[in-house]
Amino acid sequence: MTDRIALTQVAVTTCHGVLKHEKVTPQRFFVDITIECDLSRAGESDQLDRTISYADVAQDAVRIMTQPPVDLIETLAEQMAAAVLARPAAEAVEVTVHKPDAPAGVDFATGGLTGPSVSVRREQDRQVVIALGANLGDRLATLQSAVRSLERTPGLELVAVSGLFETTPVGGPPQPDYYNAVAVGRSRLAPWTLLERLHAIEAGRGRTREIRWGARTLDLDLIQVGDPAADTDLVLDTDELQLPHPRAAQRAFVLVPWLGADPLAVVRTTDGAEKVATLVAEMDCSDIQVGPAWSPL
Ligand SMILES: Nc1ncnc2c1ncn2[C@@H]1O[C@H](COP(=O)(O)OP(=O)(O)OP(=O)(O)O)[C@@H](O)[C@H]1O
Ligand SMILES: Nc1nc2c(c(=O)[nH]1)N=C(CO)CN2
Repeated sequence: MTDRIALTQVAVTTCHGVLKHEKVTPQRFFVDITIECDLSRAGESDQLDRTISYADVAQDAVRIMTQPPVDLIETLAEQMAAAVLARPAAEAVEVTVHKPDAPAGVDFATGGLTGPSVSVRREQDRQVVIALGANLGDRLATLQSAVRSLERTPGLELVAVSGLFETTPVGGPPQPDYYNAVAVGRSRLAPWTLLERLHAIEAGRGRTREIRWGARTLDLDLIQVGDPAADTDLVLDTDELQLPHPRAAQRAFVLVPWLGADPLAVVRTTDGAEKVATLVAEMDCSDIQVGPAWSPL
């Protein structure tokens, strides 16, 4: 991603350092933060919630810089990088902490920002869970080519894909049975960017939307982004994207394949984080049959 938001030389006078006197004597620090994220949606819509507010990032930086003294500027840089990557839109971040007046037993040139600094670059790396479904056309061929398209998506790496399951349609008008599967991967992409990629793959397989829960050549749903077991999953509620997928935890056609792809999977429900294995053990799975063998990866 080449779009960037940059904050240059956020100035904070505070106490950090290995030496005893640095912990009680304030000195100057300067912080540079460069965030890689897709700015096209913000540029097109002029809406702040489509980007990352530089003011929020600057406030986070000052809060972290003014915490009780730590020894290392590396610690501060790492914490600021983590705070940026906790924001859904951030794909990667570079943080530099300058300590121009550091006591190093030497003189640094005057003028400009001289003296020691550390820089760290960290990339977003969230777990993503994608549900696949098809009940029109050549279901197996469509799902196979959809997995290939997911594999070729820059910024998304598939880790496991479940077996195929043949499932009875849930909701909607009478329609043919589905093949369902679930792919588990890792991604640096913002969730909205991922959803756009899924919609593009669906469109490429002739997906149309006329009737709610109607038959479809291909359905790709974003089930979860991040890990509820570590409380790092994204919880979003907008018209275009809700996370976790609001109906996933009640759907055997999602949970059974998901468990196949990741036996330790955890899903966020209204009652908190739950093991998918526990939910599957408690639900009626009689409409879910093992489908034909495939090796999608
Ligand atoms: N987590 C999500 N994954 C996929 N689409 C979502 C999600 N949250 C919201 N949406 C929105 O839902 C809209 C309808 O999606 P879609 O046509 O795939 O629904 P569906 O698969 O028929 O039903 P369901 O949402 O119950 O699975 C999409 O245009 C999309 O913007
Ligand atoms: N068996 C089955 N039923 C469904 C499915 C699906 O993928 N499989 N998808 C739906 C909307 O996403 C609605 N109902």
